[in-house]
Amino acid sequence: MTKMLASVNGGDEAEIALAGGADIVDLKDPAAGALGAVAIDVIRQTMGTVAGRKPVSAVAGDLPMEPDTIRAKVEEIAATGVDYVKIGFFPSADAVACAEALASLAARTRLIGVLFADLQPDLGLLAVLARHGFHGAMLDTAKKDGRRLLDHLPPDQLHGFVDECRELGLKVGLAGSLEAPDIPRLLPMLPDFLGFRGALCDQSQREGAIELEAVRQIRELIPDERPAGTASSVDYRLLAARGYSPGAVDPSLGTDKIFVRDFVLPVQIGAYSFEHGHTQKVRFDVVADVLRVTHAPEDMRHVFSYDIIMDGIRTIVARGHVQLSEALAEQVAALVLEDPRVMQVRVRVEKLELGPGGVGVEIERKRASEQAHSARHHGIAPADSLFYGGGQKGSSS
Ligand SMILES: O=C[C@H](O)COP(=O)(O)O
Repeated sequence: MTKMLASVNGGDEAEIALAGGADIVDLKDPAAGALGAVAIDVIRQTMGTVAGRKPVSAVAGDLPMEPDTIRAKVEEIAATGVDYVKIGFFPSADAVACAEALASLAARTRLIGVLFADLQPDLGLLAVLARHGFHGAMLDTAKKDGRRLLDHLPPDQLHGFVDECRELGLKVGLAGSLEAPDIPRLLPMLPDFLGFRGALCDQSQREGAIELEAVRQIRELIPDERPAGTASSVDYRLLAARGYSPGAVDPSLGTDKIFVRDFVLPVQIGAYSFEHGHTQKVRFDVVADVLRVTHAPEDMRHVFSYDIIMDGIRTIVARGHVQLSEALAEQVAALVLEDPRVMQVRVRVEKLELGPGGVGVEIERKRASEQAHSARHHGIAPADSLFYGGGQKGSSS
């Protein structure tokens, strides 16, 4: 289950984070940079306040990449007894040496290496962190200028980061000015935690105070447990990630059409030899008939995010050359129909550089009737994902 990490500046904010449902209390001074460290006595005081109710992490600060400097700071923080120490790895020729210098500490304190999506992170460092016993790694953003994690790296690269951490046995977190609409886009990648500060503050001003209602709203978008008595075969992470609220769906609510129109991407596609080795502009039009879950949609829990459709198309396209427009359309349709609330989908794939106008294919695919009945009346359906999380990953033809 993906956990919610809330960055706080001390004990008072830690109480707000706990009251709002945060899973990890992360000590950080937002006024001192992306990984601003709080004072040691603030760590100790906050540990006393939290009193073991939830794990506490603390960041080491925006330190120069000097092995001795970093080791001394991490040792000082580790001595407070925090559960995790987060260390920023800024681009540097000495990054590997810094990881090596922390190896002996990693044996007794859970270390999280933080890479920065907006600083061209060297993902080769992940294997080094794993080799030296780090507990986990995360992607954050160094510049808190309002641009979000997904503004710096596309979904398929974030998915690749999560997958690589998993393969290396590292716990993995994602952060970086994340906002509510980012959550259903990131949850399907199955990170171990998502980190927040700005979204927990009034007007998303990360240097302001965190607010209980803002913490609660983020919490409600990250399922922290399966509803009691529900079938364990349903992965509510994925359902919730797509705005699906477990429990019976009122079939009288009917469906809405969620669409992505004129979505043009450079795509490696085509059966002719002249179409290989380069991309061509392809336009995607998708219309999904989605079961409504409420008369009054209020937040991301109640909607099927069109971002999911665009992220999925980007992920499919990023996997490499596709021979046929028909195959590409089928993959997109299968991805959209993964969501149990989608009853049918129409997908149009159009090459824009081959003909006088466009050439391509339009398909319409429906959910199997028994599944459709179940989703309409019982709101539960297998959520094996071809593209995210469980199940076999989809493959482009
Ligand atoms: O680790 C979590 C970070 O503190 C997130 O902070 P942010 O949401 O302001 O980027």
